[in-house]
Amino acid sequence: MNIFLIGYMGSGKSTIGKQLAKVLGFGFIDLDRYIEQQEGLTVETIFAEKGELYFRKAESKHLKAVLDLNNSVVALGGGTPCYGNNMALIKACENAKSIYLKASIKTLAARLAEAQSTRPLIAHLKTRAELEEFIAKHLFERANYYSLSDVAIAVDDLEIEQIMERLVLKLF
Ligand SMILES: Nc1ncnc2c1ncn2[C@@H]1O[C@H](COP(=O)(O)OP(=O)(O)OP(=O)(O)O)[C@@H](O)[C@H]1O
Ligand SMILES: O=C(O)C1=C[C@@H](O)[C@@H](O)[C@H](O)C1
Ligand SMILES: [Mg+2]
Repeated sequence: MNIFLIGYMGSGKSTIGKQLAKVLGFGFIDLDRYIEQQEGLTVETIFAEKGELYFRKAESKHLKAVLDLNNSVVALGGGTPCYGNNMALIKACENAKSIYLKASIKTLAARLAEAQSTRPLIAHLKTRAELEEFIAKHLFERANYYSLSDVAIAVDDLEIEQIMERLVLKLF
């Protein structure tokens, strides 16, 4: 079985993914880190030097490789489900579950404000109001893709442990 974690930047995919893999005894892959290994460049550098279109094409290509894994938890990138036929490929995987970690604009903005500089899509935003406006518009565009996931968990105000408990209940 494979588990794919879906959600906006800052929703907790990497954090929850690592813990879930440990609990299930599965391997853990972070698609952003996998892309960096395969491309030999950080996501930040790919955006800066090669552009977003190059990144999106690379993301689709490397997604295909991780879809073939077994007994893995995969934290996808925040935009992965929203480009090309990525979400259709994710949904077509046998023995796989996709999980949407659903967080509010306020929660996401509070978390992302701490680490804006390393996230290329939001690094240029100056104020909290600009960050919230950007996230709100982006979520409006992306929510329909995220919502195609098999399972959704509302993560606002939940500790990592509580999210894990809910996840395991929904999965098995
Ligand atoms: N349930 C939670 N409660 C409090 N803080 C959390 C929770 N989940 C994640 N965080 C914190 O929010 C930040 C973002 O989490 P994380 O990096 O796991 O998100 P992500 O979805 O992988 O983001 P990205 O798409 O940018 O890689 C981290 O600092 C993490 O510690
Ligand atoms: O939401 C997005 O489009 C992104 C999220 C990150 O995980 C990275 O994949 C990259 O910074 C783009
Ligand atoms: Mg992550």
